[in-house]
Amino acid sequence: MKIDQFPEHIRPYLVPRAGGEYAYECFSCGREHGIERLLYTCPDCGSVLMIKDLEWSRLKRIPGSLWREIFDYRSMLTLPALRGIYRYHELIGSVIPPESVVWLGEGYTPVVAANAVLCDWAGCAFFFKNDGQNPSASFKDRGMASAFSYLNYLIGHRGMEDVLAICASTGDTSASAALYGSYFVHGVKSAVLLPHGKVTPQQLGQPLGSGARVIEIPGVFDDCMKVVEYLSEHYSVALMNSKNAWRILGQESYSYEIAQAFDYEIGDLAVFVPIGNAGNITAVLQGFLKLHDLGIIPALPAVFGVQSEHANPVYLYYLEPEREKRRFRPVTVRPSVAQAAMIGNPVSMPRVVKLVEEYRLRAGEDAVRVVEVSEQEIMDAMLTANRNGHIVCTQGGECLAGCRKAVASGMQAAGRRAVLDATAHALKFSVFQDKYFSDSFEPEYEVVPKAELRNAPVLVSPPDGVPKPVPGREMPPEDFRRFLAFASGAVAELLGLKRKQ
Ligand SMILES: Cc1ncc(COP(=O)(O)O)c(C=O)c1O
Repeated sequence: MKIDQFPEHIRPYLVPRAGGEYAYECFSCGREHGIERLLYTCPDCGSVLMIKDLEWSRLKRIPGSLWREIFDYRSMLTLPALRGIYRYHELIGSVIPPESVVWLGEGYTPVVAANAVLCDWAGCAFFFKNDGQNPSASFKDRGMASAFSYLNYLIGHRGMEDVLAICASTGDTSASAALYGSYFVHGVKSAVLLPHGKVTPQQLGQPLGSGARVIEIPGVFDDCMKVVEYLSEHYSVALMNSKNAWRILGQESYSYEIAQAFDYEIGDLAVFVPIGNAGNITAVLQGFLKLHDLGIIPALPAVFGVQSEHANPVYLYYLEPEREKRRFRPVTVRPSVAQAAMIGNPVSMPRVVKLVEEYRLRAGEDAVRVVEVSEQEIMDAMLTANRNGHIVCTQGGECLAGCRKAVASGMQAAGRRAVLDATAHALKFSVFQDKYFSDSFEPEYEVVPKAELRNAPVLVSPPDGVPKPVPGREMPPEDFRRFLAFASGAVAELLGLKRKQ
């Protein structure tokens, strides 16, 4: 649609303009720092940072109803910069001009209703929002789009020299960073650090395919994270983990899209998010808070974080009901099928603590909860979802298991609808399905496959005397006729097919 076809009152707002005043804000000491350089921690107190819009009050002068119209009408424009997360340009760093936006097709992932069987199983009506349908097959692309767009802006407008984008990863951050890094013709190269043997073969193949330098380190994600943190403090690199506050801004789009998908009436929803390094739940909470503050949504949805028993530091922290008595303690993780969230010392914990407090202040104590699920529950939930038309990964399974538990325990009212974050594509984690189907989980995983969820291919093998097709070799017609008679008979018998009359 052309601009002059839109209602007159909307036209001045349709195409975003670069501008605004932003600062890094420290959530611990409250100090602010300029954004003209990359900063990951507060120079004064060392805590993690967020990006603050210093002209927020200017956005608040626009009524919520007009914001809703702006976002809805923007979906009809064909500008590449507005097709993805930058539809919400003013909320995720309008200092980045549209021409600096790097868009690889991220965002606008489908919200898919669960069928009646699955809703029954979970105990409530729910939807999966399939972030596995992003370009590198996980939600990380949302944050990479904003962090790389910011780098692009620094290169194009602030004279930044060539930069090495670096990250630690449980598999999905590296896939995403490598993909976005590879899109740059010049100026950016990427390197990723992975815990050796702790990412799936599919995830390892992604940064290799994108041409990034892939470096494996012994230990788990938390060890890799320490190394990249050291590197980012002492060497000239751009850290692309969610410790980089620009990543958080882009990931807030998940909340904005949920609001828009439900016509901004989301006060009756519960949103379930898996927690690892806690960047995602930080962004989801911050996103809903911003929408609420601008009057775009009249009420806040409930947010549930979900963790595995094998990597549960955030769950343990909130187990203590009294705020003053809570003490954060990192945990030593154990092998988990939700391997992408297998993190014992989440970098974003200070952000989570602050945002949960604010969220609860606005929407009540029950508005944010953290639930814990077993490895068995995660696998059973993922496979049950996949059996009912969804392509969720183990972390998506973790959300479904968490939702079912929240309903069963009364934390989530059965009448309340839920949106579950299916954070990555199921195919990235097919090794866990293979282990389940072949009953080959190592004992530490504590997963016992259920017969009704297992599956295996059946080989139809012609007996001696019946010819077999050989790839690349033509079969004589009579041989093929005999093979066809045998194979179709065997398949019909296996499937219990009835002959047509
Ligand atoms: C597929 C997937 N789900 C969930 C998470 C957890 O997200 P976060 O680390 O932001 O808490 C990650 C990454 O860590 C992931 O890759």
